[in-house]
This record gives sequence, structure tokens and C-alpha cells, in this order.
Amino acid sequence: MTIYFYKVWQPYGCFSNFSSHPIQIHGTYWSTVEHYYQAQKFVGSKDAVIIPVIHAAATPEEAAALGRCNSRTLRLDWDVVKTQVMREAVLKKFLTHTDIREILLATGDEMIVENSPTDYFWGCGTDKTGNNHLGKILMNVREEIRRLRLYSVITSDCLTE
Ligand SMILES: Nc1nc(O)c(N)c(N[C@@H]2O[C@H](COP(=O)(O)O)[C@@H](O)[C@H]2O)n1
Repeated sequence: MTIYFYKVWQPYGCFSNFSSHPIQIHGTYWSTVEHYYQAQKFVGSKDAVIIPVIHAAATPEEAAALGRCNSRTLRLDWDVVKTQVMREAVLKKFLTHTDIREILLATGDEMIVENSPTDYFWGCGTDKTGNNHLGKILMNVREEIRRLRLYSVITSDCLTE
């Protein structure tokens, strides 16, 4: 059965990038994946001054609003790198937090879909025809963690929080 998620207070809300699961990437601590993702839009752009403002945003909603402001200039390669940026952050989130890692692994091989009514890139959109790239990343991360877990059993290494 397909697993749909969207808002943090709904079932599987921990799969949302807005969930309160901090990550540390490249030496910097980010309150949510959404804070990190929105800030990466401006790395190397003329509007990079907004990065610390996004970093300090009180909520992921605020971070998203800052990152979505149309008057700012995105980095030139954003469309090329955004999926990789998202995958790195989502992988880090599920490697960092044991409780939600177990929730992700417990979904087995079910299809995971971000049930956004508006987003046809990261989600499925209103009519469910969207690309669902966030759902695909979550399924890919699920596989990656299984591989890492198998490797850790073989080498007696362990995944730690
Ligand atoms: N508005 C909104 N509310 C939420 O609760 C969401 N989970 C999302 N979706 C996320 O928005 C991000 C994409 O932002 P851009 O359109 O690229 O600025 C991505 O993290 C989606 O998962 N949106």
C-alpha cells in the first residue's frame, strides 16, 4: 500500500523536510532539512547574504518563505544540483536520528509519496501525476541505509545516532 505523507502532524510526518530533526552537514548544524535545502539555493549567488538569515530562521516555514522569494537570484546550477543536495540532506537526517530511521525501514518496499497538492517536482501534485522526487529520494535512502546496515553487520561496525 502506498504511503502518503505531507504535513508533519499527519501520518509519516517525520518524512517531511519540515520535521524537527536537525542535521549537521559540512560542519554546520541546521534545524531542519528544509533550512539546509533552502539555503543551498544561494551558495555562490549574488544573494548569498541570505544564507545566514535562512540558517537562523525560527521555523522551516520561515526558511522556505525566504528561499522562495522570487526577487532573489538562485545559484546558476540549482536545477542541476538540487536533487543531489536534497538526497544528501535526507540521508544525513535518517542516519542521524534512530527513531525515524526505524520508521523508514519499517515501510518495507512500499511506495512513498509526498502528497503535496501544489508541488509536481518534489511531490505528486493534486492529480497524483507529479514526479515525486522527494518520495523517490526517501526510497533510495531506505535502500542505502539497508546496504549500510548489512555492511555494518558484516564488519561489526554500527550506525550510531
Ligand atoms: N509549503 C510546504 N509545506 C510543507 O509542509 C512541505 N512539506 C512542502 N514541501 C517541501 O517544499 C520544499 C520545496 O521547496 P521549493 O518549492 O523548491 O522552494 C521541499 O522540501 C518539499 O518537500 N511545502
